[in-house]
Amino acid sequence: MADSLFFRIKSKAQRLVRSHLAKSSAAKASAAAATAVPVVTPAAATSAGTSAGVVAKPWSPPPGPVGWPVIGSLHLLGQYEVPFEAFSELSKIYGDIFSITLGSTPCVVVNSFKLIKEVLITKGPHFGGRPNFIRYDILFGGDRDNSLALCDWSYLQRDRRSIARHWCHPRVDSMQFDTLSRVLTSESDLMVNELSLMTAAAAAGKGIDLKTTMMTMCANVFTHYMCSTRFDYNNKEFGKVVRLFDQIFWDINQGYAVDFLPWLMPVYRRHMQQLKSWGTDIRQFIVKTIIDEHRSTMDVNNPRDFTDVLLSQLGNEKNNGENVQAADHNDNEKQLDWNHVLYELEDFLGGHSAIGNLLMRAVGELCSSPHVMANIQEEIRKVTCDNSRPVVLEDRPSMPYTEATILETLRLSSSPIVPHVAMQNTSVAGYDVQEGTMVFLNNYELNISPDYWGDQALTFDPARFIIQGKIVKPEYFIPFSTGKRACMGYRLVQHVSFVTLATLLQNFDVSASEDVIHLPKACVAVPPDAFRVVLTPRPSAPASY
Ligand code: HEM
Repeated sequence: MADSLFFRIKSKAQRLVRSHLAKSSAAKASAAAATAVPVVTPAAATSAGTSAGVVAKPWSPPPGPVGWPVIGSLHLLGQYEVPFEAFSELSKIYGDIFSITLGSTPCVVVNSFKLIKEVLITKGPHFGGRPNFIRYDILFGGDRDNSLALCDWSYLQRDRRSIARHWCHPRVDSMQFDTLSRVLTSESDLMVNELSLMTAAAAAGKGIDLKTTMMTMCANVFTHYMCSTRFDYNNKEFGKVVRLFDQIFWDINQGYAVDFLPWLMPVYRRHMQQLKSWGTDIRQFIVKTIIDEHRSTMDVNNPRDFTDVLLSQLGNEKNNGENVQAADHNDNEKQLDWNHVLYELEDFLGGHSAIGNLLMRAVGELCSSPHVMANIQEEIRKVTCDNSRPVVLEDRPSMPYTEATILETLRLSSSPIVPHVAMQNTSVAGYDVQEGTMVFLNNYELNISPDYWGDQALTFDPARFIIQGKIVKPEYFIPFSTGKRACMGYRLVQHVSFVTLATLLQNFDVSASEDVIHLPKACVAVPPDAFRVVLTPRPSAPASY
């Protein structure tokens, strides 16, 4: 989901930073104090945790570059295509953990698997916060705590996660799994029909807009599975909402200087207004087409789907966050207010964007690795008795190569783990980390470093995940993170992407319609107006189901 963050200083913002630096020498002096890596005196350290009368251990933060006034070390990151490359380079100088100040925000970057585990697991409760970016508030109705992925940890968050568990992690013998399987079969069939029409209408060798169709398919899987509702491919309103979700997903995967330099906000005013209206339009659509209908027909004791389950948690309409906190010690008394229900549904429905984008990346990789596509198609042929039937969700365990292709796409796309924030004074690797410090977990290093993956680390090779015909994932491969804030949608990602990719390749060969397909580094998202793809129908594909 929802799941990453970068900051490239855009040129307009860069100019503003420069002029701000040039103009304001007074600001420089005061900002210098604000941007320096926190140096806490022994006296402050005493108040931060040691008992009176005991000689305080000197505060000892991780080493790191000294930031400039106002911008801190943002300029170091601007030199690379993605900031995680800068983090990997800086780790060669400062080690597996280092401090860096971005704007005036104290940050720590953790580079090795051992230390990433310390942050996410051993000290998970200390690092349950999220960055306080204004952009996040704007996206989520003025309060980022409305969002499951961008809120700080709380009992409410624990409850929201637990309510969704059965739907996000459907067990093989559960009603949810059966529903998902059925939905995937029917939605992938409809996608193939749609793509066949588009391909027939396209001039020979010309690419089609695969992304829009695949995003619509994924969105329908989610609304069908979670809300028992689906929308036609020619439904313009739905098409617009799918596009808005995708634009938000792309935006959330970008980073902006304003995240760390909030005084740049005037430059971004129009963009922020746009983000706000995108979110509002999506929520209005969800209320109008899904929630209103569910509320008028639901039976609280007999929920039909995830939407009913969420609505059945709705307490008194006047219920607010405080009630939820008060009820949190009794698991039977979870109660959500209207906003919690609406935003939780929006968050989960929005998960389709992450999957659609991941699938586009997989297709992009396959266009330049036709032998991988041929291997998948051979696996499909064997499992479906010479393509005499469509691929179904239940085939997943018998198709390790297809599964491995998705893992390899996840590895190379290397979606960054959303930064965590220390919610208390704590330590990592013996270094002190102050409450409020933002922590970047460099899983880009874990995903592409030859130290972990050997000389061919940058080659797209699904076979690296297969040993003796079985999927084997190294423990340092954590595309969905780990610990109490790990991704809630990872099983849905595995299930939905498996059936969609296999169905696509059972029915079509994919190839590029342009010379070079550019897949952004360290980011699952591809731009909303993505590369076009040539689909060639396969003669051996099964008839429509
Ligand atoms: C390509 C697909 C996806 C990738 C690579 C991905 C990855 C991630 C990562 C790295 C995190 C941050 C974990 C952390 O901070 O430690 C995350 C959080 C989250 N993801 Fe995903 N995700 C994907 C798809 C989904 C989908 C489909 C859903 C929902 C259906 C989803 C729901 C969430 C939620 C709710 C969180 C926040 C959990 C929390 O903070 O408590 N994700 N995801």
